[in-house]
Amino acid sequence: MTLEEIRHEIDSLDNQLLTLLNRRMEWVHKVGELKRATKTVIYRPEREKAILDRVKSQNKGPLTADAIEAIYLEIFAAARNIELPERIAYLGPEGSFTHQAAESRFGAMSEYMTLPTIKSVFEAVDTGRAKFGVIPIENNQEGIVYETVDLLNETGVNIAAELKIPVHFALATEAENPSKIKRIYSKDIAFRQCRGFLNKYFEQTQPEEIQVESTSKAAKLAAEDPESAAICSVIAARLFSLPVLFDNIEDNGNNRTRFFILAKDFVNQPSENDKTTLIARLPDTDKPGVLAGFLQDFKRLNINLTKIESRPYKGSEDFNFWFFIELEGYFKDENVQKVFKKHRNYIKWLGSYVKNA
Ligand SMILES: C=C(O[C@@H]1C=C(C(=O)O)C=C[C@H]1O)C(=O)O
Repeated sequence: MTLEEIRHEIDSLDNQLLTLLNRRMEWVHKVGELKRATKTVIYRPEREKAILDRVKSQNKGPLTADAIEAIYLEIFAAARNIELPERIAYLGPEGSFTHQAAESRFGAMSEYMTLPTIKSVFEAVDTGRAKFGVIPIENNQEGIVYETVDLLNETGVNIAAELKIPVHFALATEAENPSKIKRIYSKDIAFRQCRGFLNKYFEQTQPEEIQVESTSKAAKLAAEDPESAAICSVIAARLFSLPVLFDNIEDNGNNRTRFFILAKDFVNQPSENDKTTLIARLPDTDKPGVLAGFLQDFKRLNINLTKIESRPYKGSEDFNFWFFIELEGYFKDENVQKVFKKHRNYIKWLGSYVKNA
């Protein structure tokens, strides 16, 4: 076959794809009308997850599962934007891992708002300036983000979905080799997580380590200073056209961060595989057995608790705590309802959402 002929085949397939995509959008539009009539939310993470799982299992290649996921996430984002344009706020700056997380879920089509603090993302969602907010909740090497937990307690927003993304760091620099690097910019946590690499490559030269607020800022600074380097994400390096000298320099290759997608008044439909997040403000936690008794109720009803974190009441004189709790199940499951009913005055439900691996 000639190049011309092959390209003709591709063009003809593109025409078919376009027709099919538009036909898909027409059906999506009908779903949108139904949702408007019943005043229900547009974004259905559990439905999108089910579609992804189904098409991946149907796939016979050569497209990889990751490629299919990337393509479908863009299709979903385009579909939702037809139903209703939506704005997504995320913890910036541009090129941050949260930005990466937001784009991985909402695609390149959506309108984004870059905000400087976790609190400002909560506020944007709470006041309706953004439909969704993306913020980190925990890192599997560093633990929970307390600021997020505290704001979930204080603010009236829900958790619509969770997602987890791998966190890889790169050493990006204009310098030709490590010996020319006199300064390294990064965030405290990134320095900590790349200590083994730094010891190995910079034992002799001992460059100065300069802490900045974000790894994107580090990339920006390193792009302006050829005797320096940044520890940052590949995305941030790309954003500032900074060459990557070494990739995946973190000591632990299993480094992952979990994010929440926040929304106002958001209730998911149940899926087969849900998690529920709540806050428990138990009374009299200074008395013996109060917390143990509460936890016992979950055990008795065969509910698997996956997380419990205690947080102090701000401004309180005593050492009393409230709890951030996660469990397996949907909030309307019979057993979960029993616990919710029994402790209704002490529990604040934050969301039930499809569990993501
Ligand atoms: C079309 C729907 O709405 C949205 C778009 C989806 C899609 O493009 O398939 C899936 C789930 C929702 O986020 C739906 O709920 O079915």
